[in-house]
Amino acid sequence: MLASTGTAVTIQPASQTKMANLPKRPPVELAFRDLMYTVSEGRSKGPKTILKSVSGLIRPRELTAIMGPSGAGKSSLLNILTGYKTTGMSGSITVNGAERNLSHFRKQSCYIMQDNQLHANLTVLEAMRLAASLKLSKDHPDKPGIIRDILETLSLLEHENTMTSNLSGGQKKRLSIALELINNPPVMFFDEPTSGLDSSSCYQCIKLLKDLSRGGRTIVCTIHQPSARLFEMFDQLYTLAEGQCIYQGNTSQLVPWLSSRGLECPSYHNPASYIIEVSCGEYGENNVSALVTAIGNGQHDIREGKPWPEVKDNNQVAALQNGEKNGGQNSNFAKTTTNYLPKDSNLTANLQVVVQKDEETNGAPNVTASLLEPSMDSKEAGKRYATSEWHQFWIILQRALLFSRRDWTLMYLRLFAHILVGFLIGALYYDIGNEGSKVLSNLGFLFFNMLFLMYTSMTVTILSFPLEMPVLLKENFNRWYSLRSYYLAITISDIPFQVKIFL
Ligand SMILES: Nc1ncnc2c1ncn2[C@@H]1O[C@H](COP(=O)(O)OP(=O)(O)OP(=O)(O)O)[C@@H](O)[C@H]1O
Repeated sequence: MLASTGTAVTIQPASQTKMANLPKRPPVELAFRDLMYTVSEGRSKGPKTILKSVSGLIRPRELTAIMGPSGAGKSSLLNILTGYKTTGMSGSITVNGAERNLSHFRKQSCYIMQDNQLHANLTVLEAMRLAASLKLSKDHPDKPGIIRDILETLSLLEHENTMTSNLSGGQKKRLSIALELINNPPVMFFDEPTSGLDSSSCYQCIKLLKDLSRGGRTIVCTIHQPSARLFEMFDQLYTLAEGQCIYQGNTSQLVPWLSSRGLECPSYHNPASYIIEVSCGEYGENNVSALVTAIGNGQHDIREGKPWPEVKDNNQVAALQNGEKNGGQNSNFAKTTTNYLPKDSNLTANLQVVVQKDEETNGAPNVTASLLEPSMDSKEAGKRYATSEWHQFWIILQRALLFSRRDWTLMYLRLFAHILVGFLIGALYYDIGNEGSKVLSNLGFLFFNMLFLMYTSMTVTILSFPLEMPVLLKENFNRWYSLRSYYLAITISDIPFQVKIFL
């Protein structure tokens, strides 16, 4: 639950009895304003604008869905919000009112991609232990407690000894979430979390995300077209059409809001399907532009019908936060972040929608608390990773050696190739060593040997790297370890085999 002591707020586990061991984090409010995203399609076609000056606000303690028809720009928006894409974009992104510091933000957030990027050769428990070794500081007192809590909460405890490759789709998704939950990031992004799941697993997955949001986290996910049952589980809906925002507000207010714009959602029709149909122009070509104008391209939220607060620079935020620490009620900052000045006062009237503020979400969490706990401020906030690179290297090396032990296919192939080529070379260059007339053959022999050894030692990397690439990208992006540690560990993990071959 979101606990507030004075003005300081920390993220607590969703239930006091569950995940009580997780590190505590303050909540995060994410706002973006006038976001443009442009990609180049070659010299002949010129640039293509994918996101057209969209704005929005994503609050903590809410489960936010980014919806829209295919090609509307959902993944692009998510990639920009996570920091996965940084080139070709303009506009501002703020975290708790201050300009986003991408390095800090990436430590506070995690991005769970559509395909569950998991190592197949590990059991659930091993995967969790490895994640805990990399994502929590080396001297963390209760790693086993954290792992047990998370596995229990996500109903994975009974599968702790199952290989990840044998898990069902829903279990894989839960494991992906469990791995990222270890350091309790206050912001979690999901790209199509329900893709490939049956309706029951979809429900469980969204229910889990909702529970996580109730723990104070900011949960954002893209979703194609949820069923009506899933749709109403989301707190906040952000809808894109042709790279622009056509709706931002509570899911429960979507139908009345559309109705106020002359778009009547038929009875017994899924509102999620209806807004997609509207986005695709099925009820008139001009609806999209009318909705974009009405919602200010995301500058308004139909709950408040007001524009977002001004962006503050980091010094202002620090000064206000110091005020809070010094016993002040941090009233200025709190006021500026919650009392939005109405720019278009007619908007609320035009909506003709009764804005029903959810009791739960209305408990306006104080987002002015320091981005990291005081204990982490100086020491850990500056650090890129939770552990030292030497420690990361050691853990990845152990993991790579474990993979080699478990998957002998490549090793057997290499062994077989070495023996076969050894016989061939032996037959070809037999007894050439002591003959002065066969200098060229000796040279050829040495050259061929070198070539073969170099090529075979590279083969493992060439064959296995593309398979590992998606997992590496995810783990590196979510700040588990540095590329340097990974590369060094993978290179060194091959040395025992090379030594064996030489012997
Ligand atoms: N690097 C790129 N180069 C050219 N076009 C791109 C690039 N990235 C995205 N696009 C285009 O931008 C548009 C939005 O893409 P995006 O993947 O964000 O859509 P989406 O809403 O997530 O779609 P879907 O639901 O089908 O995944 C698409 O038309 C896509 O082709």
